[in-house]
Amino acid sequence: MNKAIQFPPNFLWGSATSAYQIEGSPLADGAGPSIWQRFCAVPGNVRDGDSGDVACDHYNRYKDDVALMARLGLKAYRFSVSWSRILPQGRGRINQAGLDFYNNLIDELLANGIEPMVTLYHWDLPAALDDRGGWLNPDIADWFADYARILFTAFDGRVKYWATLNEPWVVTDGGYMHGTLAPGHRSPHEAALASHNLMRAHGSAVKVYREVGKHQIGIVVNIEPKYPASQSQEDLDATRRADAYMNRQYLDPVFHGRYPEEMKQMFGDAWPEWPAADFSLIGQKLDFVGINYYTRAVVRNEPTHWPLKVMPVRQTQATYTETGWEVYPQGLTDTLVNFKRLYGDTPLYVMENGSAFYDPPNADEGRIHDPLRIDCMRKNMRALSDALEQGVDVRGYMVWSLLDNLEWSLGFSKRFGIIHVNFETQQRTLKDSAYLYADIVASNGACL
Ligand SMILES: OC[C@@H]1[C@@H](O)[C@H](O)[C@@H](O)c2nc(CNc3ccccc3)cn21
Repeated sequence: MNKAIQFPPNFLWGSATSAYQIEGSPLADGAGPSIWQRFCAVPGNVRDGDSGDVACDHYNRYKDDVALMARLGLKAYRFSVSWSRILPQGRGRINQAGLDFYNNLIDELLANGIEPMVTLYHWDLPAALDDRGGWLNPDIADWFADYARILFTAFDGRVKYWATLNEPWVVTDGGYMHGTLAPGHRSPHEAALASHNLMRAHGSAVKVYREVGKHQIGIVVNIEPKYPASQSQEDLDATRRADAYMNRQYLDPVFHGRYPEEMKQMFGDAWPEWPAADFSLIGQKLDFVGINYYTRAVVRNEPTHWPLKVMPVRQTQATYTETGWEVYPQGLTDTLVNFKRLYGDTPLYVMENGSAFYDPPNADEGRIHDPLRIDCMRKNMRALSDALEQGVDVRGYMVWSLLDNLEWSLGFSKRFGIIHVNFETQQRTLKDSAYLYADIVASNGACL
């Protein structure tokens, strides 16, 4: 019999989404195009030719969606702001209608007792800035800081939690290293430059927040713990390289003022020497760190795979999700405990955790049974509780995702929502996992 689970009082239970994945109407009311608008328009980039043109139509249905959050009893809602709704050209003229949308969303959340948690950047760079080099242009740190200042000024009285970036690793690895995500570049040199400019932009926004903000600001990183396929020195070294590239590359400069030494070893002349002043900017104190956890990786040495020279090893006795990720709840505990060991006691929020499984509507019952997602949720909750018991200061959990939505280049083919969306009719239907999550929130985990 599992021991009872007890989460701290005031633990912040919520859900997470992002602008381009749910809003639709990307050009409404004066908004400018983003790089995802462009990326989706190129045949072959996104499965089935899907795009964020309509998505969950949240731009028009946000009041109904907030009502669903209230029905689930959520305490918080993590969403991102579309930069090009606020600044259609990425800088310069402010589009008041864009600010109005998010003002209204924030007011609706607060009217329902739900804490807004705002991500400044969740991958949808204004296309006009990409035309000026985007994350490859060092000026973007100032462009981002100017954008951030507009939002802080407009919303900080009501928004208590701000995150600068969502997952700089994915932006870099997908957008600049492998070209699988917008803007679709494939260059290790560009990847290194984009990654560093992302972190400079993060620091520039934190600097502005310290001038004008009254609440809390942090960064959200995806952590995928790496485990060696064997205890051979080659595999142990490969594990360190993989961990440096995906995980420590972003937290080391924030907390230790330097990049992992493995980065220069792996990338060679594609990894420049960065100015020392940049690390003062990047390393400013944060009020929290958001952790996105989905899966782990077991890795072995693979000399032919430059620059990491790493190969993941599929686990035979494991459950895999529709996105090919191993269900490994112990990895969540390990991730949170390792953060404390490596970086100290900065408060943490699990800002994304969830799973994509095939869970079609059950026509005769009007219910949507998602037993695999429920099993995954239960196991991850226990893993989270284990980390708390080991003294990790975790203060909240946002399930990914509130709604089935656009899974980037996988289109609508992968469903992470605890609420099903019929993309033809826009009908929302609570999955069984939504009912479980409502119970978890209401009982602060005691129902598990
Ligand atoms: O894939 C599910 C979500 C995605 O919809 C979110 O927008 C994004 O923040 C997100 N990050 C991860 C974890 N990181 C990751 C790892 C490899 C490829 C892509 C994302 C999963 N997810």
